[in-house]
Amino acid sequence: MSMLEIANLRFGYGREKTVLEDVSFSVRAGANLGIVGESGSGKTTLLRLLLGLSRPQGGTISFDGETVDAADRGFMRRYRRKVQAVFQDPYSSLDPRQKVRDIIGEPLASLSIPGDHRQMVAAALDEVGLDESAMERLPHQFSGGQRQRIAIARAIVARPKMVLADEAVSALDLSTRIRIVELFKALSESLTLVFVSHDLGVVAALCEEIVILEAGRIVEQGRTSEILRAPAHPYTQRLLASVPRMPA
Ligand SMILES: Nc1ncnc2c1ncn2[C@@H]1O[C@H](COP(=O)(O)OP(=O)(O)OP(=O)(O)O)[C@@H](O)[C@H]1O
Repeated sequence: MSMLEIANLRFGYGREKTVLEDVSFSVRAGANLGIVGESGSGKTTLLRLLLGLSRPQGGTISFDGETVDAADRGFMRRYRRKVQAVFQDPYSSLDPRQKVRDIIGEPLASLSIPGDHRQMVAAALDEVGLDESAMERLPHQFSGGQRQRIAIARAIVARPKMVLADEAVSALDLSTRIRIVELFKALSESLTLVFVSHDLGVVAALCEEIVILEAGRIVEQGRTSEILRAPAHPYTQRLLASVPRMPA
């Protein structure tokens, strides 16, 4: 069954500029779906719509059979509990004045989730490979990769059904990137992952299904293995040719 259904989505900034046109795809519960496209193809815009941060000008987004409606506060509250996000920049996405314990615990507090928050934060830290002692420290005391682990811990602490990641490894150096991709892979065993990136190599390593976005339109979608074996669209062929070496 599809967890997320996107049908005929249209969005533009102002009248002139259409950024997404007739975008349709679905994400099965438990799947990893990658959305790949070059800079400016509309990936971040699409993710903002999926998060309910902007409203589509046409088409629909539904999650577990309910329409995602940014104006419906009751729905958005329930939705935030089920869907969390990780963004690109591990430096600006964490409040520098807050201790890691409060950063990771924020969704628990703002969603009034019952239970022992400290224990839940400790469990999330453990899952992302950080020591419990990280709790009392500030973000600047961590490396870029560790900060992204903190951002991931914040995304999973409230046990969402789905995590949306926007270029979540793009700012990291190669070896750190590989380790964070491995972390996403391990976590995706127990949740649905939508992973947005310009990097087809990273997405191919992580996602069994891919949507290829060119200038706001889907040019190809399907199983990653099949698309890599026989890319049908010239844009996909170009993206594939630009991947230096595909991961095994
Ligand atoms: N707030 C905005 N106002 C006007 N145009 C915008 C705005 N945000 C994005 N755009 C335009 O919409 C198009 C899609 O941008 P978007 O950020 O969604 O693409 P992207 O694929 O995520 O690219 P990148 O990886 O470079 O962020 C671009 O042409 C961009 O210039």
